[in-house]
Amino acid sequence: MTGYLDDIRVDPSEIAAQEALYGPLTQSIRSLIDAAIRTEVDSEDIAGATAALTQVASLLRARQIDGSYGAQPSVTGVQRSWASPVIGVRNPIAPPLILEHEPDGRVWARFRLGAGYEGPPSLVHGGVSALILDHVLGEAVHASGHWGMTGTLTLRYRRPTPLNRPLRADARIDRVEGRKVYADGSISDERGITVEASGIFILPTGYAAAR
Ligand SMILES: CCCCCCCCCCCCCC(=O)SCCNC(=O)CCNC(=O)[C@H](O)C(C)(C)COP(=O)(O)OP(=O)(O)OC[C@H]1O[C@@H](n2cnc3c(N)ncnc32)[C@H](O)[C@@H]1OP(=O)(O)O
Repeated sequence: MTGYLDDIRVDPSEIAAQEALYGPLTQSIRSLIDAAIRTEVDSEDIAGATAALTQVASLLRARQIDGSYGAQPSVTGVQRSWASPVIGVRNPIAPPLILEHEPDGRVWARFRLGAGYEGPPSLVHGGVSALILDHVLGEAVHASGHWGMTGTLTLRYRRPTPLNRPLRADARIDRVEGRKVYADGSISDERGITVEASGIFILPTGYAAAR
């Protein structure tokens, strides 16, 4: 939870400028991950690419923050979870999901998962589905005005989830009981639900509710 309580207030126009700067970098690395998995170039080119990438990493490491990114707030208080492995603007591991919020509290996203998310051949890794559902259910909890850590996440894998096909994630909260918020959700492909999830998100002892 590093950074959650940091008081780093950044102006929205500065945030847009940062997004325009870091977004393409992240997208390039995302494409690189896919290329690294699928390339069949010869060993000389692999050695050349390795050397070039070592150089790029040291260029980026010339100046960096200590520790992890956290959830840095803007002046409006909007949190930037840019390092999130699900939605992160600065995380190439993130597919990324672009989340839509409905007025009734439902949260959903359309996305597609490629070679970097493979479990069984040509299918999505079950842990990746869990990661996505944990996040999307957590967003529904947050959108409802609550905040909590995932206490329990239960998944039912109904059908294999395909790679390289259009997918959709959905979540909503079911009920609130004291510090516990119950949420449900799913991942679907064109034929219907592939994974169902239900979660209990708990405001930890000693923490104030989000709003
Ligand atoms: C800043 C925001 C940024 C914006 C981003 C928004 C979207 C983010 C989306 C990100 C999404 C990703 C999110 C992540 O990745 S969160 C990371 C993964 N989760 C964790 O690491 C959680 C680790 N565990 C804990 O911190 C504590 O154990 C928690 C906080 C869960 C409870 O510790 P606490 O000491 O507070 O609890 P208590 O003992 O007083 O019990 C309280 C009540 O809860 C019941 N209970 C207890 N444990 C469990 C359990 N495991 N399942 C079900 N129920 C449980 C218990 O019976 C009792 O019920 P009752 O007797 O009252 O009925």
